[in-house]
Amino acid sequence: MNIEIIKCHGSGNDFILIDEMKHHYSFTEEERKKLSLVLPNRMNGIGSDGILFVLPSDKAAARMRMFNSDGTEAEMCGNGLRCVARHIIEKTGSSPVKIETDKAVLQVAQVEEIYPGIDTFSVAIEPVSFNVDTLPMDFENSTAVDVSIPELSEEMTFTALSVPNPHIVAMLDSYDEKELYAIGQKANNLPQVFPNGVNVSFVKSLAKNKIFVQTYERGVGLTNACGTAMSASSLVSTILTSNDLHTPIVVMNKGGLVNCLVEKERDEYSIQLRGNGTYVYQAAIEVNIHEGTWKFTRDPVYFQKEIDTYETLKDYAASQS
Ligand SMILES: N[C@@H](CCC[C@H](N)C(=O)O)C(=O)O
Repeated sequence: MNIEIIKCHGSGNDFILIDEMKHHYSFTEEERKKLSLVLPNRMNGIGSDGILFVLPSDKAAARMRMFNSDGTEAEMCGNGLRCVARHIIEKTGSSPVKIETDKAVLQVAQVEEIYPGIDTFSVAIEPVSFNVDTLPMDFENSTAVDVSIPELSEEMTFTALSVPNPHIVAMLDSYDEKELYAIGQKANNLPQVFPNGVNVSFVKSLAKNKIFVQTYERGVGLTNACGTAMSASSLVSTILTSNDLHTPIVVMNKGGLVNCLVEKERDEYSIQLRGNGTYVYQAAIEVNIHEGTWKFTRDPVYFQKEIDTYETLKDYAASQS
């Protein structure tokens, strides 16, 4: 099977985007899972954190389905949605537009640059809930805000929320990446507490309305950045620290930076995630899904100018974190 791909990233969280609106590949569910195991593999695949399948929708301009590199499908992907937003905005020439995701139809738009020269996309992160049943998480109360989860850590406290994929967030003064990895693995091997797994984030306050977030992603492991996790962490930081609602929070990460605007109306939270949707290259590949093999049939054509511009943002982010 010959497939057209776009390699892209949001804050260094990288994806293979496959446009099924333009090309009618008619993948079966088994094939989507298999492709997500083969192509993202960093040893002998193309290498990415997952695949973004862009499909037609009868409710919106397009539909996004996101598969992690372990072949599981996620309810939502914030960094991926920015890449899909760019793709659909360029394709339709319209902004804002709506994109259907697993749990909601979400507004996306091209907005003011977060950094000079970086085309910036804003995506709605909704619905948001602190009810533990929405993760799901087995816990004694209906919410788990700044609580101890002894199976994960004796010292840290965590806040659980869905946006709408499941997250737990720990606010810390400092941490060791190995600890995040170990706790992330534990949390994703604890079906009695997190039957569907969970994304685990460690957050450091850098200044007022400025945080650093790193995430162990369910279905992937440690990534450069996770958009839904940075959104969830920004919200948690408005509850547990003095960060502001209705004001952009700058979120630094290993792959760059984004802004998150946390809004609250009555008792409902919503978040806008703003950041890059950078294309790395476009190519065509031949995949034998059943044998798990692939090769380029058209060599990658790199988007060198935007790759280089993104490096300037990344250097700036590294100097600030
Ligand atoms: N990296 C993504 C989230 C991808 C899904 C996540 N690993 C999950 O399984 O929930 C993002 O940018 O939000």
